[in-house]
Amino acid sequence: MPDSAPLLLRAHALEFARNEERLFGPLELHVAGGEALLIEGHNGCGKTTLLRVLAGLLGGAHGEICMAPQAEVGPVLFLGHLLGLKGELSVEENLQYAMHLQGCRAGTDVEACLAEVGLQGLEDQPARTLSAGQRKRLGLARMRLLPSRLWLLDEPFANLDLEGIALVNRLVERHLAEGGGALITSHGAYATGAYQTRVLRLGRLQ
Ligand SMILES: Nc1ncnc2c1ncn2[C@@H]1O[C@H](COP(=O)(O)OP(=O)(O)OP(=O)(O)O)[C@@H](O)[C@H]1O
Repeated sequence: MPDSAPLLLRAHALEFARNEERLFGPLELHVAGGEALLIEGHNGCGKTTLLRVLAGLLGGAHGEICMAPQAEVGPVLFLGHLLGLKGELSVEENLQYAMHLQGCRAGTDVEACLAEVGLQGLEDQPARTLSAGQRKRLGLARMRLLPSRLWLLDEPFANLDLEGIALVNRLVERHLAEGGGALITSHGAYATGAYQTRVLRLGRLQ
Protein backbone atom coordinates (compact mmCIF):
# COMPACT_ATOMS: atom_id res chain seq x y z
CA MET A 1 0.00 0.00 0.00
CA PRO A 2 1.33 3.49 -0.75
CA ASP A 3 2.13 5.49 2.40
CA SER A 4 -0.37 8.12 1.28
CA ALA A 5 -3.34 5.70 1.12
CA PRO A 6 -6.02 7.04 3.46
CA LEU A 7 -6.88 4.91 6.47
CA LEU A 8 -10.49 3.72 6.24
CA LEU A 9 -10.69 1.82 9.51
CA ARG A 10 -8.49 1.24 12.54
CA ALA A 11 -9.20 -0.78 15.66
CA HIS A 12 -7.02 -0.73 18.75
CA ALA A 13 -7.16 -3.18 21.69
CA LEU A 14 -10.52 -4.46 20.44
CA GLU A 15 -11.99 -7.21 22.62
CA PHE A 16 -15.33 -8.91 22.76
CA ALA A 17 -16.70 -11.18 25.48
CA ARG A 18 -19.98 -13.00 25.92
CA ASN A 19 -21.08 -14.16 29.35
CA GLU A 20 -17.68 -13.07 30.65
CA GLU A 21 -15.94 -15.43 28.25
CA ARG A 22 -13.60 -13.74 25.80
CA LEU A 23 -14.42 -14.48 22.17
CA PHE A 24 -11.60 -12.47 20.56
CA GLY A 25 -8.98 -9.87 21.28
CA PRO A 26 -7.33 -7.73 22.17
CA LEU A 27 -6.88 -7.11 18.42
CA GLU A 28 -5.08 -4.45 16.41
CA LEU A 29 -6.18 -4.00 12.83
CA HIS A 30 -6.35 -1.41 10.12
CA VAL A 31 -7.47 -1.15 6.51
CA ALA A 32 -6.42 1.60 4.13
CA GLY A 33 -7.63 2.44 0.64
CA GLY A 34 -6.39 -0.19 -1.82
CA GLU A 35 -6.11 -2.93 0.83
CA ALA A 36 -8.00 -6.11 1.65
CA LEU A 37 -7.71 -7.73 5.06
CA LEU A 38 -8.77 -11.36 5.16
CA ILE A 39 -10.12 -12.51 8.52
CA GLU A 40 -9.71 -16.25 8.79
CA GLY A 41 -10.59 -18.80 11.41
CA HIS A 42 -12.62 -21.92 12.17
CA ASN A 43 -16.41 -21.98 12.55
CA GLY A 44 -17.49 -20.15 15.67
CA CYS A 45 -14.21 -18.33 16.35
CA GLY A 46 -15.90 -14.92 16.11
CA LYS A 47 -15.42 -13.67 12.53
CA THR A 48 -19.03 -12.56 12.05
CA THR A 49 -19.09 -11.07 15.54
CA LEU A 50 -15.96 -9.03 14.76
CA LEU A 51 -17.43 -7.72 11.51
CA ARG A 52 -20.73 -6.82 13.22
CA VAL A 53 -18.85 -4.99 15.96
CA LEU A 54 -16.84 -3.06 13.35
CA ALA A 55 -20.01 -2.26 11.40
CA GLY A 56 -21.62 -0.85 14.55
CA LEU A 57 -24.34 -3.51 14.47
CA LEU A 58 -23.29 -5.09 17.77
CA GLY A 59 -22.36 -3.21 20.92
CA GLY A 60 -20.56 -4.27 24.06
CA ALA A 61 -16.99 -4.50 22.71
CA HIS A 62 -14.04 -2.93 24.53
CA GLY A 63 -11.34 -0.94 22.78
CA GLU A 64 -11.27 1.71 20.08
CA ILE A 65 -12.70 1.73 16.57
CA CYS A 66 -11.91 4.70 14.32
CA MET A 67 -13.64 5.05 10.98
CA ALA A 68 -12.90 7.55 8.23
CA PRO A 69 -15.61 10.24 8.19
CA GLN A 70 -18.72 9.16 6.31
CA ALA A 71 -18.76 12.48 4.44
CA GLU A 72 -15.45 11.45 2.81
CA VAL A 73 -15.86 7.71 2.26
CA GLY A 74 -19.64 7.12 2.22
CA PRO A 75 -21.50 4.72 4.47
CA VAL A 76 -19.85 1.42 5.44
CA LEU A 77 -21.14 -1.45 3.35
CA PHE A 78 -21.89 -4.63 5.30
CA LEU A 79 -22.61 -7.79 3.31
CA GLY A 80 -23.82 -10.38 5.82
CA HIS A 81 -25.46 -13.79 5.76
CA LEU A 82 -28.80 -12.01 5.88
CA LEU A 83 -28.51 -9.84 2.82
CA GLY A 84 -31.13 -7.29 3.88
CA LEU A 85 -33.11 -7.68 0.67
CA LYS A 86 -36.79 -6.80 0.50
CA GLY A 87 -38.50 -10.03 -0.58
CA GLU A 88 -41.61 -8.41 -2.01
CA LEU A 89 -39.65 -5.95 -4.13
CA SER A 90 -38.32 -7.00 -7.50
CA VAL A 91 -34.60 -7.43 -8.18
CA GLU A 92 -34.45 -4.02 -9.85
CA GLU A 93 -36.57 -2.32 -7.16
CA ASN A 94 -34.24 -3.61 -4.45
CA LEU A 95 -31.32 -1.81 -6.09
CA GLN A 96 -33.33 1.33 -6.77
CA TYR A 97 -34.42 1.41 -3.12
CA ALA A 98 -30.82 1.04 -1.89
CA MET A 99 -29.65 3.72 -4.32
CA HIS A 100 -32.42 6.05 -3.19
CA LEU A 101 -31.18 5.73 0.41
CA GLN A 102 -27.42 5.77 -0.14
CA GLY A 103 -26.66 7.11 -3.59
CA CYS A 104 -24.71 5.57 -6.45
CA ARG A 105 -21.04 4.94 -7.19
CA ALA A 106 -19.74 7.14 -10.02
CA GLY A 107 -19.66 5.47 -13.42
CA THR A 108 -22.24 2.76 -12.86
CA ASP A 109 -25.99 2.25 -12.59
CA VAL A 110 -28.60 -0.39 -11.71
CA GLU A 111 -28.65 -1.95 -15.15
CA ALA A 112 -24.87 -2.22 -15.40
CA CYS A 113 -24.58 -3.74 -11.91
CA LEU A 114 -27.25 -6.37 -12.62
CA ALA A 115 -25.53 -7.31 -15.88
CA GLU A 116 -22.20 -7.53 -14.08
CA VAL A 117 -23.49 -10.11 -11.59
CA GLY A 118 -25.39 -12.12 -14.19
CA LEU A 119 -28.93 -11.16 -13.12
CA GLN A 120 -30.02 -9.55 -16.37
CA GLY A 121 -33.43 -10.93 -17.39
CA LEU A 122 -34.48 -11.29 -13.73
CA GLU A 123 -35.08 -7.57 -13.14
CA ASP A 124 -38.82 -7.96 -12.47
CA GLN A 125 -38.64 -11.12 -10.35
CA PRO A 126 -39.52 -10.68 -6.64
CA ALA A 127 -36.37 -11.12 -4.54
CA ARG A 128 -38.09 -13.75 -2.36
CA THR A 129 -38.25 -16.11 -5.35
CA LEU A 130 -34.50 -16.03 -6.06
CA SER A 131 -32.22 -18.95 -5.27
CA ALA A 132 -29.64 -18.53 -2.50
CA GLY A 133 -26.90 -17.92 -5.06
CA GLN A 134 -29.03 -15.43 -6.99
CA ARG A 135 -29.81 -13.58 -3.75
CA LYS A 136 -26.11 -13.40 -3.00
CA ARG A 137 -25.52 -12.05 -6.51
CA LEU A 138 -28.15 -9.37 -5.90
CA GLY A 139 -26.28 -8.47 -2.70
CA LEU A 140 -23.11 -8.20 -4.80
CA ALA A 141 -24.87 -5.95 -7.32
CA ARG A 142 -25.89 -3.64 -4.46
CA MET A 143 -22.33 -3.72 -3.11
CA ARG A 144 -21.04 -2.60 -6.52
CA LEU A 145 -23.76 0.02 -6.93
CA LEU A 146 -23.45 1.91 -3.65
CA PRO A 147 -20.76 4.55 -3.13
CA SER A 148 -19.11 2.96 -0.06
CA ARG A 149 -15.33 2.97 0.16
CA LEU A 150 -15.18 0.46 3.03
CA TRP A 151 -16.62 -3.01 2.48
CA LEU A 152 -17.18 -5.46 5.35
CA LEU A 153 -17.89 -8.77 3.65
CA ASP A 154 -18.98 -11.73 5.76
CA GLU A 155 -18.34 -14.98 3.88
CA PRO A 156 -18.98 -13.36 0.49
CA PHE A 157 -18.21 -16.65 -1.30
CA ALA A 158 -20.91 -18.68 0.45
CA ASN A 159 -23.67 -20.05 -1.83
CA LEU A 160 -21.81 -19.08 -4.99
CA ASP A 161 -20.70 -21.33 -7.82
CA LEU A 162 -17.12 -21.16 -9.13
CA GLU A 163 -17.96 -18.39 -11.56
CA GLY A 164 -19.61 -16.49 -8.68
CA ILE A 165 -16.48 -16.85 -6.55
CA ALA A 166 -14.41 -15.41 -9.40
CA LEU A 167 -16.98 -12.60 -9.66
CA VAL A 168 -16.51 -11.67 -5.98
CA ASN A 169 -12.76 -11.57 -6.50
CA ARG A 170 -13.13 -9.37 -9.60
CA LEU A 171 -15.44 -6.94 -7.79
CA VAL A 172 -13.06 -6.70 -4.82
CA GLU A 173 -10.06 -6.18 -7.10
CA ARG A 174 -11.78 -3.34 -8.93
CA HIS A 175 -12.94 -1.78 -5.67
CA LEU A 176 -9.36 -1.75 -4.36
CA ALA A 177 -8.04 -0.36 -7.64
CA GLU A 178 -10.55 2.50 -7.25
CA GLY A 179 -9.19 3.29 -3.77
CA GLY A 180 -11.64 1.26 -1.68
CA GLY A 181 -10.78 -1.15 1.11
CA ALA A 182 -12.30 -4.42 2.31
CA LEU A 183 -12.40 -6.75 5.30
CA ILE A 184 -13.38 -10.23 4.21
CA THR A 185 -14.14 -13.18 6.49
CA SER A 186 -13.53 -16.73 5.38
CA HIS A 187 -13.08 -20.09 7.04
CA GLY A 188 -10.46 -20.81 4.44
CA ALA A 189 -12.49 -23.03 2.11
CA TYR A 190 -12.35 -20.57 -0.77
CA ALA A 191 -9.46 -19.05 -2.63
CA THR A 192 -9.35 -15.28 -2.52
CA GLY A 193 -7.92 -13.36 -5.44
CA ALA A 194 -4.48 -11.92 -5.93
CA TYR A 195 -5.63 -8.72 -4.22
CA GLN A 196 -5.35 -10.17 -0.72
CA THR A 197 -2.91 -8.01 1.16
CA ARG A 198 -2.97 -9.22 4.77
CA VAL A 199 -4.47 -12.00 6.86
CA LEU A 200 -5.73 -11.79 10.43
CA ARG A 201 -6.23 -15.23 11.96
CA LEU A 202 -8.76 -15.25 14.76
CA GLY A 203 -8.21 -17.86 17.40
CA ARG A 204 -4.41 -17.73 17.18
CA LEU A 205 -3.49 -14.17 17.95
CA GLN A 206 -5.09 -14.20 21.34
N1 LIG B 1 -26.51 -13.75 19.34
C1 LIG B 1 -25.70 -14.63 19.94
N2 LIG B 1 -25.91 -15.01 21.21
C2 LIG B 1 -25.08 -15.88 21.82
N3 LIG B 1 -24.02 -16.43 21.25
C3 LIG B 1 -23.75 -16.08 19.97
C4 LIG B 1 -24.57 -15.16 19.26
N4 LIG B 1 -24.04 -15.00 18.02
C5 LIG B 1 -22.95 -15.79 17.97
N5 LIG B 1 -22.77 -16.44 19.14
C6 LIG B 1 -21.65 -17.34 19.45
O1 LIG B 1 -20.44 -16.61 19.32
C7 LIG B 1 -19.45 -17.43 18.72
C8 LIG B 1 -18.89 -16.75 17.48
O2 LIG B 1 -19.89 -16.69 16.48
P1 LIG B 1 -19.57 -16.06 15.06
O3 LIG B 1 -20.84 -16.16 14.26
O4 LIG B 1 -18.97 -14.73 15.26
O5 LIG B 1 -18.46 -17.06 14.51
P2 LIG B 1 -17.84 -17.21 13.04
O6 LIG B 1 -16.37 -17.29 13.20
O7 LIG B 1 -18.38 -16.16 12.14
O8 LIG B 1 -18.43 -18.63 12.63
P3 LIG B 1 -18.77 -19.29 11.17
O9 LIG B 1 -17.46 -19.54 10.46
O10 LIG B 1 -19.44 -20.56 11.58
O11 LIG B 1 -19.69 -18.35 10.45
C9 LIG B 1 -20.08 -18.78 18.46
O12 LIG B 1 -19.73 -19.66 19.50
C10 LIG B 1 -21.57 -18.50 18.49
O13 LIG B 1 -22.28 -19.61 18.97
